[in-house]
Amino acid sequence: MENGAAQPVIVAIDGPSGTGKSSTSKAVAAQLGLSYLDTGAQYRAITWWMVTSGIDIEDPTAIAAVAGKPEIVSGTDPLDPTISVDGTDVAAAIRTQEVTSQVSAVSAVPEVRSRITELQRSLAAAAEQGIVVEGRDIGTTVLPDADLKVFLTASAEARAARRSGELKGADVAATREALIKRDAADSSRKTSPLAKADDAVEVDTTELTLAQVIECVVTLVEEKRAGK
Ligand SMILES: Nc1ncnc2c1ncn2[C@@H]1O[C@H](COP(=O)(O)OP(=O)(O)OP(=O)(O)O)[C@@H](O)[C@H]1O
Ligand SMILES: Nc1ccn([C@@H]2O[C@H](COP(=O)(O)O)[C@@H](O)[C@H]2O)c(=O)n1
Repeated sequence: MENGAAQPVIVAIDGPSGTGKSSTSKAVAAQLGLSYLDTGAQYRAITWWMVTSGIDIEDPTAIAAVAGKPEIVSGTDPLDPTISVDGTDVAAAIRTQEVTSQVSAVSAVPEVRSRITELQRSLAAAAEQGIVVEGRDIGTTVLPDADLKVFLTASAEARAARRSGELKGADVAATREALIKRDAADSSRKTSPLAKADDAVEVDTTELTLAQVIECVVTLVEEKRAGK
C-alpha cells in the first residue's frame, strides 16, 4: 500500500451463544483501531421488525415475502455500536426475551440470510482500516476470505453462568437449556448454519478470563499482520 499504510484486516469471529464473541470482538476492534460489526444484532433487528409488523414467525413463506422491506442500519464504531430499523434505534428492543426466542426461526429463512449477508459484506468492504465481524457464519459464508478466522467455544455451564450473571440472577439451568436450544436450531438450519470454518483457529474460553481471550485474539491478528 502507498505511504506504508497497513492493509485493512478482516477478522471473522464465530461461535455458539455466550462464548464471548461480542465482548471480545468489540475490545479487539477498539484496541486495534478497526470497525466492529455485530451480525446477531442485525438478525435480531429484522426479527424485531417481523414481530412488531405482525408477521407469522411460524411461516417462512410470509417471512421471505417481506424480508427486503425493513431498512437496517448498523453503526460500526466499537466504542458506540448502533442498530436501527427504519430510523428507529432498536438497540434495547432487540434484546428482549421475545426477540431472543424467535430469532433462530427468522434467521433460518434463506431470503433473510441473503439480505443480511449482502449488508454485512458491504459494511466489511467499506471499513477503511479493517473490521472485526462476529456471528455464526462469518468465516464459512459471509467472509470466506477473511484474513483471520476465530471460532470461540465454552462449556454450556460456563456460558449459562455468564449469561445469568448478565441477566441479574436469571435461573442458570433454564438459561443453559435456552442456550442449547438456540445453538441446536442455529447449527441445524439448511442455509449457512453455525459452523467452524476449516481454517478457523478454535479458542476454548471456558477457563479463560475475558482479558485473556482478548489478548489471545489481538496476538493472532498481530501475527497475521506480521505475516507469521
Ligand atoms: N472469558 C470470559 N469469562 C467470563 N465472562 C465472559 C467471558 N467472555 C464473555 N464473558 C461474559 O459473558 C457474557 C456473554 O458474552 P458475549 O455477549 O460477548 O457473548 P456472545 O458470544 O456474543 O453471545 P451471543 O452470541 O449470545 O450474543 C457477557 O456478560 C460477557 O461479559
Ligand atoms: N451470523 C449470524 C449471527 C446471528 N445469527 C442469528 O441471530 C441470533 C442472535 O445472535 P446473537 O449473537 O445476538 O445472540 C442467533 O441465535 C442466530 O439465530 C445468525 O443466524 N447468523
